Amino acid sequence: MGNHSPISIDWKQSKLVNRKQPTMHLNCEENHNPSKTLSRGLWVGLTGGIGSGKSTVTKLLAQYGATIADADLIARAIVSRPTVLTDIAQIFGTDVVIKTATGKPTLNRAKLASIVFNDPQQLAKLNALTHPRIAQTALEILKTVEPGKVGVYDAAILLDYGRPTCLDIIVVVTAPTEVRIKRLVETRGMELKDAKARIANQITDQQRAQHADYIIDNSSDLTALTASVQQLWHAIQQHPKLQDHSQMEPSDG
Ligand SMILES: CC(C)(COP(=O)(O)OP(=O)(O)OC[C@H]1O[C@@H](n2cnc3c(N)ncnc32)[C@H](O)[C@@H]1O)[C@@H](O)C(=O)NCCC(=O)NCCS
Ligand SMILES: Nc1ncnc2c1ncn2[C@@H]1O[C@H](COP(=O)(O)OP(=O)(O)OP(=O)(O)O)[C@@H](O)[C@H]1O
Repeated sequence: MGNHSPISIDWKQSKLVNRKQPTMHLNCEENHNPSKTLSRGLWVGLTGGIGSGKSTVTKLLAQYGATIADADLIARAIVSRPTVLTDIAQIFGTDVVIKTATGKPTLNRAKLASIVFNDPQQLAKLNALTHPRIAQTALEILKTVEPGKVGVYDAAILLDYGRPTCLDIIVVVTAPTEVRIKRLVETRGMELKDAKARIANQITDQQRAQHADYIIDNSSDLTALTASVQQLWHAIQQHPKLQDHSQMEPSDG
């Protein structure tokens, strides 16, 4: 795990901001009012490409007592809303919405994935529909975190359109592309071409690292990852917002 000083970005030069996209950003008014940011918990953004190990890290951080806002889970809830399903059917065709055995409309996720991850314009349309809603829900969850406690926003594409202003710390989980693909194919049963298509629609580890306060190298095994997360947790405790507060160690099991 490396500890990186914040890097100043020349936004005018950055390719990231030139990618006009709806925002996953948690842009907070209270950031302009320092007394308000002190009266909330410590907000950590956790990101990394698909298959890098974010969910695994998130589970470990939850054991230390962090509150988790998981963008994938939030997105699942959003696309199950009837109004959003109606919008999705209108944009991508009625065959992306199917009926369950009980007759309830539901998203054909594989069908929609095959459309959006093979056509950036279609992906942009899905992002426009989902991302502002994901950001809103994530913010609501983070706002429940008490002062002295840690909230983690886990999102694969957290940094793809620039660094969110709201977050106190950015953690990037990395692993070589071939390792990520192997894990996705072998442990998650993803097809090789689908894993590659998703990676092609995300920024690179190098681009993510530009915004990172901490980098977790997850190229080794789960024992090494667990040790890195322990180090990360202790490093996070040094943040000024937490210095006056004690944090619970993870419970056994
Ligand atoms: C397209 C959908 C239906 C595919 O569902 P599926 O069950 O196959 O994948 P799942 O949602 O579990 O996502 C798995 C991973 O795919 C990658 N991914 C998902 N959405 C995106 C996206 N818009 N851009 C780039 N990568 C993405 C992420 O690494 C994510 O962790 C679904 O991913 C979706 O609704 N995406 C839009 C909402 C979104 O942006 N979610 C990700 C927030 S980080
Ligand atoms: N160090 C590791 N060694 C072996 N397998 C691992 C390791 N880290 C994670 N995995 C496995 O690799 C797969 C991908 O990990 P994980 O689900 O945590 O990735 P992710 O970054 O959350 O992916 P996504 O972007 O899809 O949410 C999982 O099956 C996980 O159990």
